[in-house]
Amino acid sequence: MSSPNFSSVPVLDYSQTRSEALKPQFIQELQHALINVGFLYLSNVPIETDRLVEYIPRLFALPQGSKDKISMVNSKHFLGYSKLGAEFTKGQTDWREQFDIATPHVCRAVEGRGDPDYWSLWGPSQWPDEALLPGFKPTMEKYLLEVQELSYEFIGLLAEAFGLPADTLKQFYDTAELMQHRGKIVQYPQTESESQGVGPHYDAGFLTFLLQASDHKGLQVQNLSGDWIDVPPIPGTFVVNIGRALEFVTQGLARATSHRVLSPTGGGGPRYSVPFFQNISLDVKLTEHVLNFSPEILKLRDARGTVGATDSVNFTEFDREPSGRVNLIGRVKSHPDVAERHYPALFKQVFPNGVPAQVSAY
Ligand SMILES: O=C(O)CCC(=O)C(=O)O
Ligand SMILES: [Fe+2]
Repeated sequence: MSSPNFSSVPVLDYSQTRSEALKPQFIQELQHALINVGFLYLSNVPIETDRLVEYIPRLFALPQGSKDKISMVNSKHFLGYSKLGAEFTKGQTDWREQFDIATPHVCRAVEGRGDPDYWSLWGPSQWPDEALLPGFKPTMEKYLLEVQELSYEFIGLLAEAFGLPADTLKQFYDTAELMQHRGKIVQYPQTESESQGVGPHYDAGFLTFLLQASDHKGLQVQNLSGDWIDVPPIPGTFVVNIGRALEFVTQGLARATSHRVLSPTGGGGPRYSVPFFQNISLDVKLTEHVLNFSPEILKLRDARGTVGATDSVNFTEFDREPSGRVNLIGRVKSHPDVAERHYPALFKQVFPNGVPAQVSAY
């Protein structure tokens, strides 16, 4: 194999997984991409995206009042609309506007029953008025459920790429009705000069499936020597990357890769994207699940070497708390206004001296 450093993100053909003859090649390429890059494009995924993409400019063009009506601050589940400039990464404003919309879910926590606070992290989404955007809700829900299916399928392929039975990672999820996965629809407005759409960060969970929904460069990943590499949109593909939790349980085999988005400049209008973040069970403690990898596989990780310093902010470790609690603390930090209203005790614990001037999205 060539040098493990990379100068572009590999493209894998998902249709190969449907052919006995071609699947081994896919698994081989997947193993390389997971260990050495931590990002890949997936082509030929049978999910229709055009209908959703057509809605996106219309969603952001809704009157400000109808967007504010479904503001995230209304939601204990951190779901809803965040206006431009509401988030910070590495002390700088992220110049993006977004809707957090998750797969359908009924909140598990019951008031007064002493349920863990982090059970309230998941619950129903907030939707714009149907009359203003007819058909948007069923289109987005269908999309999220299809990507959810893909994400479960993909986690089986990932296990196979590391020499484990395909169902090994099932232990990190609850039954289907207890699970919720989170999507976002994001707009990065055009700026005069190059600026931060979202600053350098790692994703937190297991897998991220990103639809680049307009024809703009801007997404970049950091390679092993710290250089920023473009991940331009390739029509008909998803971008897949690894979160910190999956990196942790795979003992560093699957790389969580530092990434960022630069705001679009020039005359091409805003950049749009739709990330899907695959969650794991709220109650799972990662340190209680030690996977057994063969020495041959671990050697591939060691050949890559440790990744040098990246520009990304550090992410909370998973060694003490259930995953839901780690996640909730992350959300409290990135959306303190939501936390102050819905989790006042935890808010005080995280911000004993009040909210700092600049909070961090990651
Ligand atoms: O918009 C994108 O292309 C990436 C966004 C991202 O990395 C994130 O929201 O975690
Ligand atoms: Fe990200």
